Amino acid sequence: MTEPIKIEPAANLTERYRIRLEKEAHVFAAAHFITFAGNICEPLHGHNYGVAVEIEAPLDENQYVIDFIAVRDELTAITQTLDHRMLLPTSHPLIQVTADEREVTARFGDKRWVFPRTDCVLLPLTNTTSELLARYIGLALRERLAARLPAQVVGSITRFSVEVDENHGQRGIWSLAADAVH
Ligand SMILES: Nc1nc2c(c(=O)[nH]1)N=C([C@H](O)[C@H](O)COP(=O)(O)OP(=O)(O)OP(=O)(O)O)CN2
Repeated sequence: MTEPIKIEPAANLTERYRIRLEKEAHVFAAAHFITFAGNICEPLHGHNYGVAVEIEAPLDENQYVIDFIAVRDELTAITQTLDHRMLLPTSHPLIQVTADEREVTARFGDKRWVFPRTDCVLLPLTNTTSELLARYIGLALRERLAARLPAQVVGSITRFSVEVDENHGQRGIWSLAADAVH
């Protein structure tokens, strides 16, 4: 008779679990422009942004890191708010964004863009880079998961990371790890 396979890890190694969601449902199409190299402002353009999330935590009583369904649904709620919208940064040092009930105006030097209010999402960011969009989505997702799930679920997360892909493999990644997570 063959011996059962030994499935214990080596004593000097630490086991960790994580989940990853990268789904078509979390692709959102949005317009933006960023500045770079000090004062160069891109022309307005759009991306089909793809969002991926990874969460690391010990397994719970279900042998889950965290329920896929909760992460999927809360992330969908966030990406839907960004889909088919103009993304504008409200903390950019050089792009001034002003809004009333009907319209949003963005100004950079002598350039001016005016959009219907309902077409825009105003984001508290200094630039709408993939990196900062990943951070915005990550913090919003963590807050939504904390409101939905028992406190110990979000409290036991040891690493939380969000990737925002703006062009087929060109992505900004944000993560919160270990001591900073709690
Ligand atoms: N680290 C980062 N670098 C750049 C970012 C960013 O968010 N983080 N963003 C940009 C621009 O948004 C730029 O639009 C992306 O460049 P590009 O790949 O050229 O985008 P296009 O959609 O125009 O793709 P094409 O393949 O050129 O059609 C730059 N850098």
